[in-house]
Order: sequence, then structure tokens, then C-alpha cells
Amino acid sequence: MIEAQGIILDRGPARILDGYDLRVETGSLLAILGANGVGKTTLLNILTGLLQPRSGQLRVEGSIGYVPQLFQAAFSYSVMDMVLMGRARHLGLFGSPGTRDYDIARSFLKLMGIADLEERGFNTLSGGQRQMVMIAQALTSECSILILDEPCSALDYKNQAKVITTLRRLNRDYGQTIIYTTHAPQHALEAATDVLLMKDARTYRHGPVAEVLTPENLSDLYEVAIDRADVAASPRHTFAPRFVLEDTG
Ligand SMILES: Nc1ncnc2c1ncn2[C@@H]1O[C@H](COP(=O)(O)OP(=O)(O)OP(=O)(O)O)[C@@H](O)[C@H]1O
Repeated sequence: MIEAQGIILDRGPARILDGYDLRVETGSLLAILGANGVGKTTLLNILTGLLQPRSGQLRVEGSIGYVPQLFQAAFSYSVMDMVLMGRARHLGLFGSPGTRDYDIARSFLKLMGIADLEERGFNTLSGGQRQMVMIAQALTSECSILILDEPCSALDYKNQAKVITTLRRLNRDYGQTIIYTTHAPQHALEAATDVLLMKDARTYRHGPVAEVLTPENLSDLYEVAIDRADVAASPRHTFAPRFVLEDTG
């Protein structure tokens, strides 16, 4: 469980967050959406303790595993080495991983469907494969709260589906509490239980997907007209932004 109250944070002269209250229940899957630069990563950095707010209170019950935006490792570690880094907090300062640590790492590589990549160099993997490795690393830390910053950015449809399905499965089958940012409302619709729509430093909407993730709220959030679009012969729906220039003639 995470509870943040009255969070205020400045970056230079700009106030990025001005009184955010947020409660994330254990077992929920929260998607955070908002325009570029609104402060999504900043908020995640506060929740993970990487940034200290100017004021406000933060209560975190449980341990956090953090998956930052897609990146290259500085050195060419193997996939197993990368995943074992998730065990760091269990090993002590000079401890080296033992059989149990390898077993845990392998079990999460298997869960993520990438057991065959164990000996590959991390930097030789595709973006989608690297993302799965980083999620395995976070899970290997046995965190109770998994936080991911844009886990689907730069991924093709197949890998987006893989990541989103994996998050939903971790939440539904294992009760994993998850928070992630995304620019795709569909990724929230398909996986999340709750959404946080960040409009600006003071204005946000937070609540269950069915109540908050509406075409009206998304249109207001992105300042683009967005319609609900039904999927033929299916109870599912999607969102369709209107990228049509106004006819000024
Ligand atoms: N290190 C920094 N120093 C000063 N300002 C920063 C720094 N990092 C971010 N900012 C500013 O803080 C604001 C919020 O940035 P943040 O990265 O949290 O936005 P975001 O919603 O995650 O954006 P995006 O969707 O583009 O990733 C932006 O205006 C950004 O320019």
C-alpha cells in the first residue's frame, strides 16, 4: 500500500506537483496517464524515494521494485547477471548470489517467458526482450510493489501486448501491486484496475478504470477530441482520437 498526502515538488522555478493526494491499495494495478512533461516520472521518483518532495507525507508499506524507461546497460552484463542484480538487497554488502538466488532468478526468467536468454548479453537484446529482463530483475527482488516507467515505450504491438498481458497476469494471478505510466489509454483499459489522469500540477482524476477512463476525461486530459470506439462483435472498446485539422476555410 502506498499513501501520499499533500505532495508538493518544485523543479527549478516550476512547481511540478502542487498538493497531490494518492492512495494505492495493495493488489491494485494503477496506470498513470498525462501529457508529456506533466510530471509522471517525477511522481514515480517520489514514490520510489529517488526524489524528496518539498512537502507532503509518503507512507509505503512494502518494498518497491523499479523498472525505469528502456535503457542500455553501461557494461555488457549477461541476462542472468542483470536479473541477479535484483537480489542485491538480500545479499548484504559483499555477498555473492547462491543457489537459492539463481533459482529465484531462473523462476522469474521462466515466468517472463525468456528462460532461453539467460546467457545472452543484455545489450544484444531487442527492446522488448530487455524490458522483460528488467521486469524479471525487479520481481527477483521479491518486491511487493512493482513500479514501471513507460514499460511499453519503443515496443512494437507484439511486445506491447506481451508486457501488458504480463502485468495483468502478475496482478490477477499473484496479487502483485503494480503502478505504471503510459501514453496509451488502451494499455490502461486492457490491464489496469485504477487510473490516475494527471492534468497539471494541481488537477488530477484518480479512481477505478470504469469510472475515470472515459472519452470525456481523456479529451480533457489531452485536449484532443477522443471518441469511444466499439470493437465489432466484442464487448471490448477502444479510444479513437480525432487527428483531423479543423476546416478553417
Ligand atoms: N532534472 C530535472 N531538472 C529540472 N527539471 C526537470 C528535471 N527532470 C524533469 N524536469 C521537468 O519536470 C517536468 C516533469 O517531468 P517528467 O519527466 O516527470 O514528466 P513526464 O510526465 O514523465 O513526461 P514524459 O511523458 O514526456 O516522459 C518537466 O517539465 C521537466 O522538464
